[in-house]
Amino acid sequence: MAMAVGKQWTRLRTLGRGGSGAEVFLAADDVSGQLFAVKSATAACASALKREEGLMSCLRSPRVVSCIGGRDARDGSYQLFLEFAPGGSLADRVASNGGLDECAVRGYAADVAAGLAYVHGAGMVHGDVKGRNVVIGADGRAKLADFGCSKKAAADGPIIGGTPAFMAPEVARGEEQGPAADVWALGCTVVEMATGRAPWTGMDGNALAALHRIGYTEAVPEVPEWMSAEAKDFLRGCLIRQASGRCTAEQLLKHPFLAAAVDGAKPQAVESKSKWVSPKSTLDAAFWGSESDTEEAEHDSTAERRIGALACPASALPDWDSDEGWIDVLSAPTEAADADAVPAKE
Ligand SMILES: Nc1ncnc2c1ncn2[C@@H]1O[C@H](COP(=O)(O)OP(=O)(O)OP(=O)(O)O)[C@@H](O)[C@H]1O
Repeated sequence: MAMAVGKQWTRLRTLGRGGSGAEVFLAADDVSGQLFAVKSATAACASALKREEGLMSCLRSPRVVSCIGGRDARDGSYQLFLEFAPGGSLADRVASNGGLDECAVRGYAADVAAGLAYVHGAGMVHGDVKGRNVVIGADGRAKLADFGCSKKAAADGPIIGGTPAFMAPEVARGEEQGPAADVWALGCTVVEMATGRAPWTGMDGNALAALHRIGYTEAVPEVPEWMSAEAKDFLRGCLIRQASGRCTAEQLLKHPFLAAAVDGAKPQAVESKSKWVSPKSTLDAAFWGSESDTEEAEHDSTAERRIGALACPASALPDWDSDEGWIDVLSAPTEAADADAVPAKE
């Protein structure tokens, strides 16, 4: 998608609000009428958004939301301009259906795996894969969004982030967060799509206990009984507790569960396409409504300490039953990304 955002544009409506405090809204360029999404953060959080822009601007893939640019706004906030995904988040899609059938799960999982294979091939880790951070494009296919927890895979220094219910064991222990952690989170996202809920929902809101379980026991997220043997085998490849034994995203693309979708048989994507209008201009945008016209397991103490540091204050514990309240944890920012984009394989 080659577009540039001009000086004058109009805010149309709110698309989402993230746990990081950023607001995402739909906007239209006043001259070209092109629609785009704006992720806006207050001056205090601007550096995190600029870092996200630096990392995203290296990426060019149909399976990753494109970054169009960014700028300081007059009110001191920072605004990141993104390709608009009219289908909203995968989490919303899952919530509105109370879970998806296996055919739909397969199609979206193939898109997310392709996005991850691309991102990992570009030397990066997404760091916060979950339904809320996957958006649906105009063609009904999924794209990775929200690179706020991303990092260069080879970056020095500890950077552990993400959403507790989707954390891999090594991340829950605060040890490392490489591409394999994204693959675990992909498995968790498949469980989320199939069940309509984040994994580990049986833990009754006790995030510390759940993080302990993820990090220090042999437990893996529960897989719905009704899923096919192929799907269960796919999930086994994602949810291997030992990071080094887990399948890579590239390997998963060849797994029979995804292979049919990768080869082009994507019934859900076709069906999805007919479910919404994909506005391309300000005129079409009337469809979306306008809200503003202005611009702009070992119970040892090390485990407890690590988990405590990851899980934040007890007062900030997430609502275990809903993805809504999950806290995002991000530590130690790394250096800005290279300016050169990594070519997409697709
Ligand atoms: N490009 C986009 N097109 C359409 N909707 C989007 C787009 N980007 C984000 N959204 C919507 O805004 C929501 C929040 O966006 P995003 O995840 O980037 O913010 P965040 O503050 O980093 O969130 P969190 O920290 O909770 O993961 C998404 O869940 C999605 O519903």
